[in-house]
Amino acid sequence: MMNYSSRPPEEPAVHAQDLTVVRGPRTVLRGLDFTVPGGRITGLLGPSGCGKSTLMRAVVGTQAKVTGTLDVLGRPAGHPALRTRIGYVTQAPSVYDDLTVRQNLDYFAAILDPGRASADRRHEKVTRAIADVDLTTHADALAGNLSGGQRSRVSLAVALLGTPELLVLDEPTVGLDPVLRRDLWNLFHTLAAERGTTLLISSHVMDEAERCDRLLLMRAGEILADDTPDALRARTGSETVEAAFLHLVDAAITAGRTKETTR
Ligand SMILES: Nc1ncnc2c1ncn2[C@@H]1O[C@H](COP(=O)(O)OP(=O)(O)OP(=O)(O)O)[C@@H](O)[C@H]1O
Repeated sequence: MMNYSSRPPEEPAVHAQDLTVVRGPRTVLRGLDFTVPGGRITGLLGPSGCGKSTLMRAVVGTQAKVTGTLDVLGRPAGHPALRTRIGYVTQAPSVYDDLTVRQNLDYFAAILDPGRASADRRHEKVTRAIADVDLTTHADALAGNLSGGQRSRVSLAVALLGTPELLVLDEPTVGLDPVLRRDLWNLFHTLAAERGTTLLISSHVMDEAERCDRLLLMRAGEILADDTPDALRARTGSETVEAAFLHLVDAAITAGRTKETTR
């Protein structure tokens, strides 16, 4: 088994303390404390609008008005040295419709690793990334003729090109059929186990939570739980992570009401 990560495994890949983000007139993330362990899959789960994408944007350094501490791979989030070490796939696939799958990847590979001397290495990386996302049979198809799920896999392949240490994926399985979802989750586990990649993956599908090593459960800009799926189920006496999440939401609502009445 190969480990491409240069950090010691015990060091968290992401460490946040009192992380706060303001977007427009609203405080979207409120004083969050959490860690994302290195070389593992951490799921970021919570209802639509709770702040998952905002948290991911803060981690990859594209979010304005971030306060508190946010360290990523041992550097402050957004540090220029992190650019080549992080892969980020947004919800909207960023591919060129008038290029084939392979041409899209060739283009991004040439930006990452330019020059004639690295042509063979680029070809190898592109072929591997296309195979990783199971698009080998579509390598010569125009991206504009692919389905939504296939286009988002092209985006994922682009993110894999640089062998990132941290992969941040915003709802990567939306719109995929169950077989593809399973295959992608297998790929995520292989990346963590064999390449030492840290993955932070958002979803609002609770059954995907069961596939993660660790979970950050969010609601309304706050973190309700930062734990393993097993520990969450055990401490809430629930059979599923979904039931555990609902238990924690009810507890948070009750605590909020108690706070209001004792003011
Ligand atoms: N550009 C913006 N200006 C102001 N508020 C914003 C902006 N973008 C998002 N928001 C608000 O920030 C909050 C968090 O949004 P975010 O996209 O992070 O949520 P999310 O959990 O990723 O949602 P989804 O699962 O639907 O993608 C939402 O209430 C949203 O209305």
